[in-house]
Amino acid sequence: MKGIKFDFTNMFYPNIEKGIKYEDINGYKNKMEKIISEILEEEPGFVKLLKNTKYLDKILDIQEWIQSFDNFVVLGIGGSALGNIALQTTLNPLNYNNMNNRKTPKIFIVDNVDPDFVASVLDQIDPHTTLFNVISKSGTTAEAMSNYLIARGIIESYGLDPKKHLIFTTDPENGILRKIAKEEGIETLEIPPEVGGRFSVLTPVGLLSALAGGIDVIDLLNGAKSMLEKVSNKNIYENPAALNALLHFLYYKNGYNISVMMPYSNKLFLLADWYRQLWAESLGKKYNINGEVVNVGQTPVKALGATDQHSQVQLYNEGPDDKIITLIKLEKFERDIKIPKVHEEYSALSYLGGKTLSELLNTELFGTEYALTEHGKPNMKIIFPEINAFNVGQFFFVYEFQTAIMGKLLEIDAYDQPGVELGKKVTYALMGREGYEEFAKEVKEKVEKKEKFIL
Ligand SMILES: O=P(O)(O)OC[C@H]1O[C@H](O)[C@H](O)[C@@H](O)[C@@H]1O
Repeated sequence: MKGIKFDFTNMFYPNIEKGIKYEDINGYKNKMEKIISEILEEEPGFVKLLKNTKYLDKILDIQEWIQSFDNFVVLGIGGSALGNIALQTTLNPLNYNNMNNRKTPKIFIVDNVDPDFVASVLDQIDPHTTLFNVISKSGTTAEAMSNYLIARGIIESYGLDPKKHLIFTTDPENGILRKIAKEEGIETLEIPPEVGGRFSVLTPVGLLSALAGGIDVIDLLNGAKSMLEKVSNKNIYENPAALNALLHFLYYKNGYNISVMMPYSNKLFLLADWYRQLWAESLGKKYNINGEVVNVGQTPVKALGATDQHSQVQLYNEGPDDKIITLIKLEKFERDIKIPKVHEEYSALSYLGGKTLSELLNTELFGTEYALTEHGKPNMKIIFPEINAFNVGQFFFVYEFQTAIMGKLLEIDAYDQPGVELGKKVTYALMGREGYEEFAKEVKEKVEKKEKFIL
């Protein structure tokens, strides 16, 4: 069977002591059937986009142009960067780290306004041979916009034509980027308006830099489409998104407030970073759909195997019963390294000699899985037979769908993020944005009045 697999064995009783029972799941059969039907009927943007080839066609049209550059620099943050980073580190890691003899541009993703970080990227690129892809759904985000202004300033200071070194990815109608693009004729790709940032990896947001880096975007989308078929199954025991969402929900109700994602593969590690935004912003909500205060959410945490066995697993095994751990196993690594046999006097090391690193890593994964289960901690496993665009596309989509289901189970709106607004507003006010003068005053006064405690 092609694609990724889900192993839920250690989520269930009696395999783990405090495990969810099949009866618990059975009790939700009808409800889950209804939820799946509802989502398929509502067809949220991230589902709908798989049926529309226009976004893919558009980027394929400009493939030659974007690949003619030496450097491709994404300027975006949150949903306008995390999917891109996950794609590059997973499917194009050597290029992303600038280590290979490339035929495609080097990809940089600038998702912060840390001046040391931004400067270090700028140090590495020659503006003459660089294309900057400014990505912002809203076209207002301070980080993306300030980095855009910096890039633009550099382009202009070199006497280069902005049209030849900029491409925008933004809303089809709204936002300042769209306005600039219209006025100046800058090439611009559309983010479907009904697709929120954290669900947009399979739109031009993620696809363009993926294509620039030589990733098979068609296979990526094929993976997502095959997963759509799988998660459309109304039988919860055959639907990984539904079963996973329900298990997370039932554990959450029992006090399991944390969801750890722990890939045993450096290449797959930053999929967990993408997942963190998806799970956190979609499900962490103060109000439910009826306007009642509920303060729900499950904290997503990322960990790397085997590295974090030596940092986090003590807590996972013996700490509070508040975590569900999703291990990610890679069956076939692209490369492997054999551990040399040792001189017989070092008998304590002889068990390693002749084995491979992948064997060791996956045995460690098994060890963690076994230990977690013995300690009664719910854990599951996603298995990647290998890393390819199809499997990664499946991964993105199954989690998007699972998040939509979890949103329904929690009875919240999984597609908004009102909780991020206040911090943004303060930044606007204190950075002197027009219209925020009164608010700036209010903030300053409030802070001044505070009883200080600084050591
Ligand atoms: O794509 P943008 O509109 O620039 O948004 C980038 C990010 O900004 C916000 O803070 C939201 O919380 C994120 O969900 C979003 O992905």
